Amino acid sequence: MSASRTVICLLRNDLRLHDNEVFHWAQRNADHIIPLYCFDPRHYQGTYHFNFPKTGPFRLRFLLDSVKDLRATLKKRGSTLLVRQGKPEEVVSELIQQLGSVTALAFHEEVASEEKFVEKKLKDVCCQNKVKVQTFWGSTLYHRDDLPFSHIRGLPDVYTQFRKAVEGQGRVRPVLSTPEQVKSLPLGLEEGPIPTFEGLGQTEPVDDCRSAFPCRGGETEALARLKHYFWDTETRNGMIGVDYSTKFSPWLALGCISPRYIYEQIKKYEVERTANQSTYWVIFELLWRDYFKFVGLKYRNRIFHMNGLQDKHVSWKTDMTLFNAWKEGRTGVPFVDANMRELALTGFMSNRGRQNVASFLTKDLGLDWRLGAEWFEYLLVDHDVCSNYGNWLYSAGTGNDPRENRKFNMIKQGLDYDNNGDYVRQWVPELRGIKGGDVHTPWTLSNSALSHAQVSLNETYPSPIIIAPEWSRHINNKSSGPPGKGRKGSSYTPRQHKDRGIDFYFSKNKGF
Ligand SMILES: Cc1cc2nc3c(=O)[nH]c(=O)nc-3n(C[C@H](O)[C@H](O)[C@H](O)COP(=O)(O)OP(=O)(O)OC[C@H]3O[C@@H](n4cnc5c(N)ncnc54)[C@H](O)[C@@H]3O)c2cc1C
Ligand SMILES: Nc1ncnc2c1ncn2[C@@H]1O[C@H](COP(=O)(O)OP(=O)(O)OP(=O)(O)O)[C@@H](O)[C@H]1O
Repeated sequence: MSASRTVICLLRNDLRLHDNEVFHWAQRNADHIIPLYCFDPRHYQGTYHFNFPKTGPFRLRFLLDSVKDLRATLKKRGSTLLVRQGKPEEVVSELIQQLGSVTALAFHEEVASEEKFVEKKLKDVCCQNKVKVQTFWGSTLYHRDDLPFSHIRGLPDVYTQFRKAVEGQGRVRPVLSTPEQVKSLPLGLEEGPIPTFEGLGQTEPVDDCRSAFPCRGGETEALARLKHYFWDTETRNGMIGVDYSTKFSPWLALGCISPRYIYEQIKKYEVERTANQSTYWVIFELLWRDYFKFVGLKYRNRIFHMNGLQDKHVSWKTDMTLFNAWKEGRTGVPFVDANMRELALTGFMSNRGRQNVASFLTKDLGLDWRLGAEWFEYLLVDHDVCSNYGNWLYSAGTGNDPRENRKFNMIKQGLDYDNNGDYVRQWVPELRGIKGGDVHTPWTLSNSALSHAQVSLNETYPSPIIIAPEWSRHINNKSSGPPGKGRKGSSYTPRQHKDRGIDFYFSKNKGF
């Protein structure tokens, strides 16, 4: 009789059972499966340049939930999730020693150099112990091997070209089946405790009832959110509340939900209900996510470099007084401050907000974009290395933006997307007494209006640290246009592509 085959399935940013090729492969090639998750101490140190905590409390809570949920799911299917605190390469090495015989290690590949470094170490350990290494690509909608370019070097530097190429010539692979029962663990393994906040040197965050992302981590919650968003709800507009956008990003970042599964559900919705621009919209956005991952594959560490993909030399500042005002939401520009406070208090910020605060940091304050990227890396519940750095590069004008010097006008943006000022008042309570859109420009109000609103500039709320010249166009004419529309339903317009900073609109209208 041949010896039993044991496969370690190392889970990383793929904390799900559905559409997971690691499990799918192991089910076919093992007698025993060891699902393993490692809390890698390197993830709880400082960010690279500015030493902010690398994983903040919101993402940690989401991760702990996701790990607990995967363990519970696996238990229902005859297995469990081994959890260890330690470097994956060391944990895997210990497991191999402990078990005496492991046939293979399977995991999903990542993109960035820190993760690649771990992969290299894992391969070394397996090579020394004659353990096979089986890797997969599984984080994107379109598989890396199905891209219509002969080499990743051929990836276009403009999103629209990428999108058209994959939509025209690519294919989305079908979702892999979910195992009813997962092959059992070998005997004698401790499943290991799931660490606590304290054990990882952190404090559990306090819930904020204003949060636009009050959701918990894990595959179960992700699938429930998808069902709710597609099948049970009509999307609302604006920047307040949970349903103005899908909110899939935190689950996608940890792999609790598969983009192919989302795609499959969209196609089902289109058949059973209706196909419209809103359903396409979600695919369009998922393709941005794909794009930034492939940009990461193409440009490797250049996505982290100050001069970006274009090696563009900009004399970025690192003035910490300006940066601190930005990060703490006390720049005196209410739309920026509201967004930055939302991020600090909830770990989430809308895409609209992210584009604006990034533009403000880089274009208005002239600060090093990596300050912003690392601050986001710390706080975002949905931090995804390629999406975060790719979007920051884009905002800083050193990435994949085909337009030169795109700069957002904070006042116009505030009035377009928070016309009545409700969003600002929600997050900047000092300004609650100011009615309507005036809340975007408190410094332009008369002393009597300010005193009536109980606002004292520089005492209860700061004067703006900067006033960009182009803002004046919108200060005396506060009704700059209709408020931004939601993305579901018939209110969709091409303008929304522009709103998202997406070159689709320009490609159609401005000749890019
Ligand atoms: C400076 C900056 C930093 C960002 N950092 C991150 C990050 O770390 N992680 C992250 O997932 N997204 C990031 N984004 C993209 C975007 O803001 C979020 O994906 C989106 O706000 C998440 O909300 P949602 O899931 O409701 O998105 P929806 O609008 O409902 O979109 C559906 C999905 O498409 C993907 N998506 C949408 N827009 C983008 C985009 N511009 N780039 C990449 N993917 C996109 C996301 O996976 C998202 O969940 C960043 C954007 C900016 C401008
Ligand atoms: N998963 C990740 N998350 C965040 N940053 C990452 C990740 N993987 C790699 N990096 C970043 O990649 C960079 C390492 O690349 P590289 O060695 O080319 O830069 P460097 O030479 O160290 O840069 P510098 O000259 O600015 O110090 C670092 O900025 C590191 O933080």
